[in-house]
Amino acid sequence: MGRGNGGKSRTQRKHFQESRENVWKFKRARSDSDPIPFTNPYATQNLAFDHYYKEQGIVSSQEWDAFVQLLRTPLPAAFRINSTSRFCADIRSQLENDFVQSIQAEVVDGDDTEAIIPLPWYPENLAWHSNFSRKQLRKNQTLGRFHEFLKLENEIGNITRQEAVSMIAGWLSACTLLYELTFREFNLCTQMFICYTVCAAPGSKTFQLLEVLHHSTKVGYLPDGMVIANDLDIQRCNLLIHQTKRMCTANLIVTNHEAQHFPGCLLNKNYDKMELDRQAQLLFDRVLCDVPCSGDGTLRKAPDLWRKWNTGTGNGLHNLQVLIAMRGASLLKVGGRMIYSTCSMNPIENEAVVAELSAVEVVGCGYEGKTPSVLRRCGGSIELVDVSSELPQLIRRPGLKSWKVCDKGKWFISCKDVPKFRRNVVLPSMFPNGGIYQDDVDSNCNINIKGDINADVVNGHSEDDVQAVDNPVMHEFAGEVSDFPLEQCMRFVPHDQNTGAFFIAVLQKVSPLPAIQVKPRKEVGKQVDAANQGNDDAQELPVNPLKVNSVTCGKVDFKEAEDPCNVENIPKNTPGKRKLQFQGKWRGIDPVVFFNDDVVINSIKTFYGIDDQFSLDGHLVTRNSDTNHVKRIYYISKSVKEVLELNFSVGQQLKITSVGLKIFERQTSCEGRSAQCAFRITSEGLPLILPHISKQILRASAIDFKHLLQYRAVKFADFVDAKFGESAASLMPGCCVVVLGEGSRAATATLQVDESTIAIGCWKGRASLTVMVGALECQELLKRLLMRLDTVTEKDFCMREDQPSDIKGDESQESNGKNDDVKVTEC
Ligand SMILES: C[S@+](CC[C@H](N)C(=O)[O-])C[C@H]1O[C@@H](n2cnc3c(N)ncnc32)[C@H](O)[C@@H]1O
Repeated sequence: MGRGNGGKSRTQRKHFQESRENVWKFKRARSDSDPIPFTNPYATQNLAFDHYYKEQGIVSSQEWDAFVQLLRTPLPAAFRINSTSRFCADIRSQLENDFVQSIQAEVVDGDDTEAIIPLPWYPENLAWHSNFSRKQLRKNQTLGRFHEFLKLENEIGNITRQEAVSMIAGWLSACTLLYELTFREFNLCTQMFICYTVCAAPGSKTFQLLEVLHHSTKVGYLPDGMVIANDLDIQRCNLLIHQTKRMCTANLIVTNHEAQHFPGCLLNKNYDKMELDRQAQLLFDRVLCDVPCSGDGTLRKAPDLWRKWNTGTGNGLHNLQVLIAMRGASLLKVGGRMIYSTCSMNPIENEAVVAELSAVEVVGCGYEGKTPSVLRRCGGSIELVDVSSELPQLIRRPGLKSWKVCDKGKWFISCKDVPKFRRNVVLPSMFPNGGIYQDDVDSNCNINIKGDINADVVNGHSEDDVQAVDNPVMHEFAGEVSDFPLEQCMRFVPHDQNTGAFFIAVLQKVSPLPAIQVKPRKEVGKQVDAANQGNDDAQELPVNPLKVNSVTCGKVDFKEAEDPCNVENIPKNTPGKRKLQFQGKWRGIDPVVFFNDDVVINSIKTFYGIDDQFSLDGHLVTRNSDTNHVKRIYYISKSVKEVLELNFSVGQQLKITSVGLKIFERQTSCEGRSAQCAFRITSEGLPLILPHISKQILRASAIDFKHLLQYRAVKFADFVDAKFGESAASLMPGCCVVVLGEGSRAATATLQVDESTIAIGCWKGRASLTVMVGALECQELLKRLLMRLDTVTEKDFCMREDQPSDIKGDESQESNGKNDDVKVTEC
């Protein structure tokens, strides 16, 4: 869904770049003498819009007023609780038992409207909808506490603000993608699914997918499946990385490709597959194709779209959408499922794309006596899945079977009506029954696919300079009717359940795609070799011009990066801040290198007492091959490891901007140098590794744990439980883990870790313990701890409420108050 900037046209790029934030803020004239009159820049009226959608019949004429009326009102705020958060249950209970009643009583006293409610179709009361817009939440004082709660929990990562319809797509995707159409609850996923989210940034649906993937996994273990999330825009990839970082997942690869040219990572047929006990091509079990779109389903959130709306935007995106969906279908395994979705209401971007993708059509082209059999793109290999009986509480409408195409104010009901000079723009695939233009069929009956994404409808013209010209065609003829079961697509309209608008189709690949020769008119991208852009089912493509690296991944001879980091190495707009990485395969992106330095790995293993169940072998990667300068080490799941190995074998076709979970980070202080192990465990990595370590662990009583969070650094002598202080003093200097437990009395018992375990990374210095968790996280932990431990007497907490006399922390250490990246300062 959403607005893309990959479609090349200026209009598309412009739309994409424009911010969607604060769009309900009206601008004032600059001064009294300002010649520009005060106008409402977001007039929620557009005649072309009204005319177009009335004609397309997306809602009945009786409903029209209610439909547009709601489109003109701001979208209510909605959010989701992150089900993998350790405080998930606490937050849900706070909402159910505190906010629901208090807000109802204070704000909507006497009114029947429910102020905040869980979305009935989302499982386990994890998704919520408020009847207030974000602006109301910000401005209304009574709602202040609730707004603060949302802000803090969102920042910490316990909740995600997300539009309800986007959640529908995410949840449907998660259900249909990960589970065998089990919609009612989170379920154990036993299979190893490889999912691909095609245009994934900012990542809310990818987050949902990962959430479901991780949901049933025991603490300290990883799910079998994995997700590859791709986006064309590198800055938006950053957003996605930031968003998904909160999942602490080792099962994600973020890539940066044009989705229509996503590499297939097909091994050269000369590659000795017998030696490989793994896949020879990157194919996916599930694909989420949430394509760039005109986004008019988000009008309630982005009212500036009213002013800009025109028919050309949707028409101009259609071909890109088909190409992206086709590439997704081609990378899908037979038996696999794909979701096609947009946040547009336009049938040209929705049903037309689905029909082009899936309908089998035998077209008698009728031109010059030739009647070639032309299959629409996938020749019946892709089928629509009927999910109409699923999620019954979710109100949806069937997809349209009939629509027309409007170009520059002229309506067409069939491609046969399109004049020659508009055929580069109005494509046959836009019509319900598709078709071909005679000049697209060469003498061998091959089809040349028309319609560059630079088509002139979006070439800088404002299409709806055209003000709904009354065109006789549209009244005289009904549109074509597709005989393909497009009613199985799902449309979500605002006035059904007070949301934005959305479109979703669930598709299944039932057989390999046919080897149709399609020749794009123009070469649209040069990122990946031609062999990798084709139909990956049709044949094993013989030539892979990218050099196949004969060495194993761990020994690839890369020149090293300057400053290795998954995220930070993405080129930024701050030249000079850090040197760009040019040595890897992908300019500006650091190479991914398997970390195999036995000396370092053994020192880590020994220092923390990591058990053999937690395999480090082949599961560690860095973005720097010079092991002396590696700063961060990332943990990858088995599934991610296999994809990386394949990627190495095919000469690194994947442009990877982020992979795995940051688990260890080099400590750069003088204290760090004196420590036996140069690497500390990161906050993100702690939940995964905690059940597998047996050394450098302390268990603190509630009061000492609370003091650590409060003061951030506590001298050994100042702990309430003297034995705990002694245990801390006896640890090896360096990183350690403090688990909220029963104090030193339980220190010798085996550590039992589950979802409710609360632990933090600390630094054991010469005289004190220092917390290595950001200030915000400490604050949240403290709050949750107090709420959870309300059985602990108040006296316990009051005992040493004052800061101990001389707490300063170790001389060489300080927290910068920022998340886990708290550094021990350099001497
Ligand atoms: C807003 S939507 C995606 C929303 C996303 N699925 C989510 O749930 O958060 C469109 C995204 O498509 C990306 N995009 C546009 N053209 C693309 C292309 N040709 N290939 C890959 N991504 C593209 C844009 O950068 C944008 O992030």
